[in-house]
Amino acid sequence: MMSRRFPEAAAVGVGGFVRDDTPTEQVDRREAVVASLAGTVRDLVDATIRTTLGDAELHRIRDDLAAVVDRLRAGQLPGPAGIRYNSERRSWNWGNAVMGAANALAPPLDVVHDASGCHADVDLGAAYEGPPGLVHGGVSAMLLDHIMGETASAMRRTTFTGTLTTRYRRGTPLGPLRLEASIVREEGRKVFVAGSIADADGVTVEAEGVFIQPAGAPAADG
Ligand SMILES: CCCCCCCCCCCC(=O)SCCNC(=O)CCNC(=O)[C@H](O)C(C)(C)COP(=O)(O)OP(=O)(O)OC[C@H]1O[C@@H](n2cnc3c(N)ncnc32)[C@H](O)[C@@H]1OP(=O)(O)O
Repeated sequence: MMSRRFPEAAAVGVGGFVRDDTPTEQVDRREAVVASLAGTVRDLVDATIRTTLGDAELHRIRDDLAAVVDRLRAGQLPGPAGIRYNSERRSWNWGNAVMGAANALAPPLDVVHDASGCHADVDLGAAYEGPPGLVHGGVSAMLLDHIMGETASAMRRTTFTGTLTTRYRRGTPLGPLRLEASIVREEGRKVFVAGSIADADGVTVEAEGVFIQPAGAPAADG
């Protein structure tokens, strides 16, 4: 298993905000390829959870997959993907835990910025289960953290989660869900955000968060 700390990555600036002058059209093309791969890996995760095949067949499949991992390992970044951006203001963070195009652990979330904040539709399958048939509470908090953080940052300033409070009003069923977030007020470097998760019958989780522009970070970069 690869180390979870990446000193060699820090040494070459990988894993942070990385200026990368790959042309947008090439980034888009590559993004489609990694998203397609991640989609298949996501299917693999679901298929693994729900398989009823016998032990011997699972051992064979494990060996096949280990060979695939070896092929992917033939060309790797020295650390996490970080956030990359080019001179055309195209940014991409393909490893992000919630919306990373290359990350099969990400649901993924397609966040839409609208006049009042952000919203996203997501369809959570077996990999996100906590209580039987219901979304794991930590997954709900993670999704809210992301959409609320993106709302606070409005894609033009850096904000970090300071405090996130969640109220689980009832179980959130696996399946199609709607996430929403909006800015409630701002005080200096603090941005107060409200968020929610809803199914077809209404809100299941509501959240309040304080997102903070770190000291020294520009208030807005346009
Ligand atoms: C492609 C692009 C995608 C871009 C879109 C990406 C969206 C990603 C969304 C995911 C967001 C995350 O998960 S972020 C990852 C999780 N969060 C973190 O790791 C944050 C770790 N904590 C920190 O780095 C720091 O503690 C900060 C930045 C939160 C605060 O540090 P600081 O800047 O030194 O703050 P400080 O001067 O002490 O305080 C400033 C003001 O904030 C208040 N304050 C300080 N800490 C907190 C706190 N935890 N909760 C509430 N309030 C706080 C203080 O009382 C003060 O209020 P007053 O006296 O001024 O009234």
